[in-house]
Amino acid sequence: MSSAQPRGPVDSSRVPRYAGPATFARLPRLDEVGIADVAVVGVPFDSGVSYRPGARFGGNAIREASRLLRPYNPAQDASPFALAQVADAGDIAVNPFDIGEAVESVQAAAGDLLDTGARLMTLGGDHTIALPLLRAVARKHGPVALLHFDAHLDTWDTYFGAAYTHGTPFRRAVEEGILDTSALSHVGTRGPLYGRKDLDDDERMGFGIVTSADVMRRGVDEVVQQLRERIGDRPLYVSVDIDVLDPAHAPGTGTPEAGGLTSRELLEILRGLAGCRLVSADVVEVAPAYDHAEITSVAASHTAYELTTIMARQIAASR
Ligand SMILES: N=C(N)NCCCC(=O)O
Ligand SMILES: [Zn+2]
Ligand SMILES: [Zn+2]
Repeated sequence: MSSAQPRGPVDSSRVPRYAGPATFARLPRLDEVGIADVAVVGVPFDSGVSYRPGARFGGNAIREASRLLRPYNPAQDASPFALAQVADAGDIAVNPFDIGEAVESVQAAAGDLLDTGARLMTLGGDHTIALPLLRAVARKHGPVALLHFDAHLDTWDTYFGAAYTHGTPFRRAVEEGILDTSALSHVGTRGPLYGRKDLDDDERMGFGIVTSADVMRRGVDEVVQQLRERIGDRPLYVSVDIDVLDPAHAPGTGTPEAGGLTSRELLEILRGLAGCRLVSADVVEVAPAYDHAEITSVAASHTAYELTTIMARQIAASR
């Protein structure tokens, strides 16, 4: 844990927020503060996608869109960057031509950051990276509860015989024993599957599902209550595939599916997780080439902001 005073973002009343290179929320770089409570880290990797490529540019698009974030979060009544040292750790640069090597590199680099005592707020990249991130987190905390926001299950087995893809990270994670199978939830799933077996396999792995339609019918508060009961006080990892949002709210993604959550619903569900033991999180699958007016990267930046706020509040409360 950092002992230094949190540095916080550049003051946008003194330096226009559009000036200078973008770090997440205009926060300091990790090398400027030495050690952080929350390390925001990019993973420019999209060699695991099954459809449109381009999520390798997602992290930097989120950083650009995050210039407009302000230091006080009224929805959680907290100034996250004053409560904890949050810093931008830059990118984990991985091999785009060798998925296996990339997965190993992400695990190693994430492990190094976690070893400093930081929690990770990862900006993806495609969903393949959730596997090495979970491996690194489980090495520290043991099997973790998983809350997975996505249009897709991502518990498929292989694509073209490949085990490490953006459609398969959570099956691999269950196989490896790095998830607490009593607390696994998908939120926002929808759209066509390959067959009924996809759901049967998923259920057998231990996942509970709150579909996109469930969120609409049952409402955010009831969904939050159900999720919180399932999570309890377990260490929690939250993985947000931005395609959980409707393509109207997140057009800039690789495998869009109609009928998704609104950004308001997603942000409200996340806020409802305040107080959960959030040990690390990711936001993945932002593909800026398909975006318009930064709709997707703005939504992703706010998603990371809410998650970071939860972590910062918890760090401050445990001091
Ligand atoms: N993780 C994401 N975004 N998509 C998985 C889709 C896998 C498929 O093409 O069936
Ligand atoms: Zn998805
Ligand atoms: Zn996904």
